[in-house]
Amino acid sequence: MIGLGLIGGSVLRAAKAAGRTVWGATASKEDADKARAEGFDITSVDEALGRDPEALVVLAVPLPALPDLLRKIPAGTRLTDVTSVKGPVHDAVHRYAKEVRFVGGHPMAGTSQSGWDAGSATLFQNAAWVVTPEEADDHLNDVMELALDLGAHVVPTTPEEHDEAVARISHLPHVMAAILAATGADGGPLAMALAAGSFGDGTRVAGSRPELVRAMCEGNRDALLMAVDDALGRLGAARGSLASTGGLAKTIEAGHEGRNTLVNQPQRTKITIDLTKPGALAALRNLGSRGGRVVGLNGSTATAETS
Ligand SMILES: O=C(O)C(=O)C[C@]1(C(=O)O)C=C[C@@H](O)C=C1
Repeated sequence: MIGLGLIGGSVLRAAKAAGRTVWGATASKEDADKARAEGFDITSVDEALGRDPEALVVLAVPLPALPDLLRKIPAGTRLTDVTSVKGPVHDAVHRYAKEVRFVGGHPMAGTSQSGWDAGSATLFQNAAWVVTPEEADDHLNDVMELALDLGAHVVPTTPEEHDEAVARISHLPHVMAAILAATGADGGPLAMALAAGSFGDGTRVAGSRPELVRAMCEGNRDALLMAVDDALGRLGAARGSLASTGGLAKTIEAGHEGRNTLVNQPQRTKITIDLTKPGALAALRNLGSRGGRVVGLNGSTATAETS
């Protein structure tokens, strides 16, 4: 495990709790000391990377730190990551660490806290864990098994589809939360004294560490621009109808429908996917694109739920 912040620290704790042999490294001396004090085996980055050529290496560092780290990864290493954007990570791996075996990963879990202290062994329970495989092979199976062991279900897709989806459901919400929090705070002390559930829920993630949110959103610039344009169109339409007719029916009803789509997810049907078959990669990506997920792995047979 390289990087012991909220996500890295949670992967390390959860993997240990699942009975795996784990060790970690971090550039933060403070996080390293805390992890050691809790009994974890923490080494330098070079030692962690060199200890076992067969180990699955998980990178949990912010996007801007990846190029320098990738240059150090030995050829043949079995690698995954937990970064919240996938296209730029795949590009960086192809550029700086051509000889590694890589499956991109992204657990859809977090809190507005950061650092080792914020991590938890249960963070990934029932979470979606995206994988962006380029082949269906034993390395993909190992990465999926890690996610399943940690309590998550696996959503396979492509880097492009992942980045477009998370721009809408993660990165845009962070931008909106920032705008909402700043707009509310500009209302002055009375507005802050009256702020209740809607303001609190809508601005929760604005409490996250700004540099981490910036790295996440700016790392997905192109897809986020499209999502921002979509939201601006809706905000413009809401403003227009409020100004001209005083009504907000379309905006509110579309929002209500969107929320219902999240809450009332369709019934899922169980299927199996033989991961040794030639079309396995396409079958997995197709599953994820349609909102399905892998929920179990037995040898090279994946149990999946389609929606
Ligand atoms: O719950 C939160 O606090 C989060 O911000 C988690 C959240 C998100 O839902 O946007 C943020 C980034 C991660 O990459 C995945 C999930």
